[in-house]
Amino acid sequence: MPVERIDIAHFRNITEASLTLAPHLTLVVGANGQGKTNLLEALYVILQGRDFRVASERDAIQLHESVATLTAEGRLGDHPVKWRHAIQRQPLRRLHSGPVVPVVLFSPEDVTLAKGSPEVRRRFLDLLLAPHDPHYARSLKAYHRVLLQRNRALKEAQYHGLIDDFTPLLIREGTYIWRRRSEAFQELLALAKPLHHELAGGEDLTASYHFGGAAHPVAGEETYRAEMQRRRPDEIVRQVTLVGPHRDDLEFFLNGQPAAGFASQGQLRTIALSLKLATYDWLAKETGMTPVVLLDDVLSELDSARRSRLLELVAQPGQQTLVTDTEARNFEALTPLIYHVGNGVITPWER
Ligand SMILES: Nc1ncnc2c1ncn2[C@@H]1O[C@H](COP(=O)(O)OP(=O)(O)OP(=O)(O)O)[C@@H](O)[C@H]1O
Repeated sequence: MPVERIDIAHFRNITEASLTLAPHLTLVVGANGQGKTNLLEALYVILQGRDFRVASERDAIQLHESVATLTAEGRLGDHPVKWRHAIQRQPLRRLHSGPVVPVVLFSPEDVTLAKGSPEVRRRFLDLLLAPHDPHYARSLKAYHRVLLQRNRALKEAQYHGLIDDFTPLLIREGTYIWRRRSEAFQELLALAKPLHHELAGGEDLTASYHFGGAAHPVAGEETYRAEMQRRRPDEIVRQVTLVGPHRDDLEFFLNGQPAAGFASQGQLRTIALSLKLATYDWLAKETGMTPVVLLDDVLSELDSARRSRLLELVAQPGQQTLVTDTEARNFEALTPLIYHVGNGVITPWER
């Protein structure tokens, strides 16, 4: 079991908390807006070394405070482990130590995966890949830095001479990002398809990966470069880089029909659930570790077939899971360890 204990100080609305986590299932109950997701986020940050929720890490520091700290202790295999994560407001700094442990998070926002903005889908893949592939994390950072510089050069005529100086580096990093994303996505899809078939009563889930801004299929560096050259005149007019992974997108189809256009909320939720379940298997294989599962308020949104699929996953031996819910009844029988969150204060729940 990875995490045995977590200590939180000035993270979001949690001023101070020290809690023991169960080896299997820990339940966190509380009304809306009390800090359940904040606790789950703290655990995510400890295990992944980064946040899934914030535009700026500063947002996670408690209002009027200058530093947020998270520490945790636990065990990976036979080895005791410690984590520490600190975020400082001014100047913004983040310090992290401790091993990266795979996490699968199920949250109500997952419904936006198949229909929301393309950024949501790119982020889904980035959050899957970056924590476990340092090369990917570095490429992503380098890519966005070069992209910013190239876009600046496109905006100001006096720097137009520099545009093509940035292109080779952009293509090099971009190729790695695209390769990893598209391979991982094909593997995920192969895992998600049968899950979706089962959960959705035989419906067929397919998907395509679109290379950002390309009119022709991109198969590697050569075709990527050719697409960039083709859009080059447009870039001068539009003053922005038009081709590359910063514009990648995924498109989902149910029985051949584009899901974004016609799928119901329930169908969109099933696509997301199948993908997230697939992520669990993919991460387990990729990292050789059992992912920690975080279920944020999702049970009430699922019907009984989908709910039991999720509970099956949670019931696996050695599976550490943290669940949030507005009431205890869904999980009460499954765990002796229940916390209550009220206005950021976490206390043992009185049965
Ligand atoms: N940096 C911060 N400092 C202080 N409070 C914050 C900070 N960020 C968020 N909050 C507060 O945290 C609360 C939201 O907590 P959280 O998202 O964990 O709710 P929740 O219990 O999961 O609710 P729901 O069931 O509605 O999802 C809000 O009251 C918000 O104002």
